[in-house]
Amino acid sequence: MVVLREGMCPGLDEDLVRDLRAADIKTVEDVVSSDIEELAQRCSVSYKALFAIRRVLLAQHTAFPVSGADLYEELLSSTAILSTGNPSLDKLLDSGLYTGEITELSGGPGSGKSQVCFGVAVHISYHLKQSVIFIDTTGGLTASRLLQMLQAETSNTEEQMEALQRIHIFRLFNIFSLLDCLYSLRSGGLQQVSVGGGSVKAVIVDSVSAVISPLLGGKQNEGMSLMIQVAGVLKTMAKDFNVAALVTNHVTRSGSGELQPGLGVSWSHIPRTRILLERVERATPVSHSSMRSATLIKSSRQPCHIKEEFDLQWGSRSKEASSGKRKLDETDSG
Ligand SMILES: Nc1ncnc2c1ncn2[C@@H]1O[C@H](COP(=O)(O)OP(=O)(O)OP(=O)(O)O)[C@@H](O)[C@H]1O
Repeated sequence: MVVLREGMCPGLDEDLVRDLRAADIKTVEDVVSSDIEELAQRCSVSYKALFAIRRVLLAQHTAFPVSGADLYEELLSSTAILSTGNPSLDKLLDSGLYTGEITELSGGPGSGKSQVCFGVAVHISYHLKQSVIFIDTTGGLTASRLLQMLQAETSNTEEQMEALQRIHIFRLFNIFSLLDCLYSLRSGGLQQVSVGGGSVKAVIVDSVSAVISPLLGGKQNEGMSLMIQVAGVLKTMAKDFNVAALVTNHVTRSGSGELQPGLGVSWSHIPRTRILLERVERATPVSHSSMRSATLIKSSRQPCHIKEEFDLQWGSRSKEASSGKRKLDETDSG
């Protein structure tokens, strides 16, 4: 409920606010729902002036309904699907990462979360020619690994350098720096990064749990509130700037011994899609040490618990990606 104040809009001066109060009109809602003609007579003000005030108050303080059709059209025009470059993950994600949404990769140590994130960054920068923000909170990102992945895609050093230029890396190791970084990206930093390169299409945070989980549990209430702030700024950034947010999370074991993503129930509502990565244990473990399984554990598009296997080795993954069907129409991503 917004209380009427002098100067809220042109024409709403001290005298009029007093007269309206005397007529029991104290809030914006009161003005909007009153009979303007009758109110104009009671307050001895012109109908035209009161009508103009009501129109401005309506524009500034109320939500306008939009039709479902308009909303759907806006969604179609603003949403892009970014292939991860990994056909197995694209299959689980129903073609790739959706802009405007948060997607989560969870898994235990060594399950390949970071390797997958590097691969996604390389694919978006090299194949889609778009910029990526990579927020590294574990210190796991190295330029040499990115270059190694790019070398598997192209032998042209100029193209490799151009792709590296489009990956913007922030290294930070606590939640306050993460929040600072996300707020500054949301308040204009994303557009600045886009200048000179492709527009930013993805923000990757590897790992979000590394900076949040130390603050949860025990008697610390602050941790939960900071986690919700991270979630809020990531969500609004994804929506307002039409970027895909990809975050990584650690895992815990449930009471029945099942692996589940960390950060608890409150966080579980934040990502729209969640994928669990695990090592594939085989009879000949050495030759298959880079095999991973990905299980869809939350999705609004696909049935949950579908599972795909893939190889973390980037060279073989690249060949697989280039020979397989491309799910992303690259021209759509701009
Ligand atoms: N250069 C490389 N080429 C191929 N595979 C690699 C390379 N470096 C690491 N790996 C594979 O990736 C695995 C580690 O994956 P990654 O660091 O992505 O795990 P993670 O899930 O991020 O783990 P953590 O939670 O501990 O950070 C290694 O066990 C190895 O199998």
